[in-house]
Amino acid sequence: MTVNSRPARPVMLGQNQYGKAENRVVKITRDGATHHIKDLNVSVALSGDMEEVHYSGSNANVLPTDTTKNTVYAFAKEHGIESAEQFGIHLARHFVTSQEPIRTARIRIEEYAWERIEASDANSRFIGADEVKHSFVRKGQETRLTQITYDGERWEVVSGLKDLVVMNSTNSEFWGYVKDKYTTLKEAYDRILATEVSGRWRFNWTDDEQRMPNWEKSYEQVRKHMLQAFAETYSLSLQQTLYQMGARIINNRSEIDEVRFSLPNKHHFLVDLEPFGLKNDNEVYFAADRPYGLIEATVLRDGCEAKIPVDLTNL
Ligand SMILES: O=c1[nH]c(=O)c2[nH]c(=O)[nH]c2[nH]1
Repeated sequence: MTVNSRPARPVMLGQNQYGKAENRVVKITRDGATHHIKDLNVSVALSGDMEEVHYSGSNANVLPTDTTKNTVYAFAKEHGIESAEQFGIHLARHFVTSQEPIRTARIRIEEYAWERIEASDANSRFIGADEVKHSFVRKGQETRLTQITYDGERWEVVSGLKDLVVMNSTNSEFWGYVKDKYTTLKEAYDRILATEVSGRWRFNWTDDEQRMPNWEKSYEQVRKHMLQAFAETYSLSLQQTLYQMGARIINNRSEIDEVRFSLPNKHHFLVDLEPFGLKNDNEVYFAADRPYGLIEATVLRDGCEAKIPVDLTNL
């Protein structure tokens, strides 16, 4: 087989990366009869000296994507999965430090949470616990996310979540907005505020020498502050609520410098019941799935630079 030479015409290779995407890895840790589950979807993207494989087909610098998949599974055994962030850091460090041509590793991880199934009263007496130690139900709420990027010197860890649906059934208004000849929206003084939170937060941990955050605790705390801000803000707009959610995180979590949210306004429209001779006293709503207002913003610690991409679907 002939190996193609670099094209004579000035056609240049641009950004490139490769690796195995969506490696589903489930790790069971057995602590006697009590089992623990980590359920991840890990995507590896490597970049570096990869011109030749594109120009001539020489694979001399290419660690196969199949090997990157195997590494994910082997690392689950060798290092365990303490947190998605910790696992991603191990992988990124390994690829960059073990392969000379690989300069940057980006590891993206989705984590699916499981919770223990409650034991029946009879079984609970028998096993001496309220929960079955090896039986789980998938938590139907959010998917936890992280992205680790390492270039051999500096780390960037951006974590977050998606698909977390929340609702306030009161304490939300929307009025005083611009009205032009196309405006039909009625001002609302007591409306439902609902959204499906997609959020990302960037840690200020950037190098090995600095103390690493406790990733599991950080996630739980960020989630708690974010939800409390959503619940406790008397909202005059979803924009105001978003800012409060971000500010609450920045003010309470010193390990985080930047937060970005993408919040679809899940509109709930009061149904006109008058044709049926009924009064709708803010009780019956039509939950519209589209179109939806889409409110997106970054909240930053003062003096910090925004680095999370504007479009969260790109992260
Ligand atoms: O919280 C809101 N922000 C808006 O910008 C907006 N626009 C709109 O029609 N409804 C809403 N609600």
